[in-house]
Amino acid sequence: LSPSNGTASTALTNYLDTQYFGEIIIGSPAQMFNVVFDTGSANLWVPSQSCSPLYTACFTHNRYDASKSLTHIHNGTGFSIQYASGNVRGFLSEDIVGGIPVVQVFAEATALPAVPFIFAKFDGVLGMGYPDMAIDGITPVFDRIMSQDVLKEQVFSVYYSRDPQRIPGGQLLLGGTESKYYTGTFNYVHTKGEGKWEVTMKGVSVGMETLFCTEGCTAMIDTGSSFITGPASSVSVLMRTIGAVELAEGEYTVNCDLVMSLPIVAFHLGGQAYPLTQEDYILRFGEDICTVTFRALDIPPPTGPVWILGANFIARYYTKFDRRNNRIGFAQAA
Ligand SMILES: CC(C)(C)OC(=O)N[C@@H]1CNC[C@H](C(=O)N(Cc2cccc(Cl)c2Cl)C2CC2)C1
Repeated sequence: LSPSNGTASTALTNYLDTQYFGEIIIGSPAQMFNVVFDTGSANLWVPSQSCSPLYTACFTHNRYDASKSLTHIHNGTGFSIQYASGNVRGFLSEDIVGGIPVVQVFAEATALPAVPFIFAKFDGVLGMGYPDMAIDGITPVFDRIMSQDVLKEQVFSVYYSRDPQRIPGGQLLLGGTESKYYTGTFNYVHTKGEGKWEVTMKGVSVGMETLFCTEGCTAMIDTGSSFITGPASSVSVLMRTIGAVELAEGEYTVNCDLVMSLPIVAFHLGGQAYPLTQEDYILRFGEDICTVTFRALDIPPPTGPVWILGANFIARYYTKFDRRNNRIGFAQAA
């Protein structure tokens, strides 16, 4: 994360097209962590050395050891982040983060729910959301970097590869866009102006018909989510339309032989349609398991109802998050 010509690039690892994460360092001497750069949240947290090893998810991940960092500053304020599946609890600390000498307030997690974090190949989360979303009113990492005036543009761009074998599995670029990761031009959509990476979506179409969100709805562009989620009422109809069957709670599969005949599903944002083909929304696990990467998820008000466009959308559309103009740009990913 050290800017050179006004931009700073971080290579990302692609784990099974469902987890994209990059390395950051915290403290002196450097302690390395793999983090998801998550536009759906705005805090930085990593597992703590003082997390009891009884928490399997702590035991199996890198842990920050304050006692080993010369630049550690004690804070101790409580911290808790409520995920859908459980909350991460801990306390705040301060230390140098990334190659940039930026002192950052972050959370050391001392309680990490096994579900979902035992499935995580990454250690923690670096929120790339707006300050309004930050728990405990902590200034997010990207805001601290912007206030240093080292970036050419007050934007960051995200490339997620669609092939787990491809190196790098993705890229986070602070300060600009990487021309080799997209083709054509950017189409922009303004954020809803509530301090979130959210836009107004104008419809969701299957084949030629706009079936959902016909009166307009909200879509969150979330680099930290693996899939695309929508209100259960809409997703269940969408699944029936494409002939998918519900396997587990909110999870759907299709017969792999039918994949080629599946319709295009398009998301209408800012007057532009963003189609996904079956290649973009089917994950093949082995020969005969084809899971659909749309999930039913009802998020209660005031946050919801909301569609979440996650990694498999971003893998198809190179995304530029523009804080200067409060807009999101999409281009065809290379
Ligand atoms: C309201 C607030 C708490 C800020 O909401 C959020 O933080 N909302 C976050 C929005 N982005 C996705 C985050 C999430 O679901 N995970 C878990 C996860 C995702 C994919 C794969 C795995 Cl293995 C895991 Cl563990 C964090 C890792 C990013 C929640």
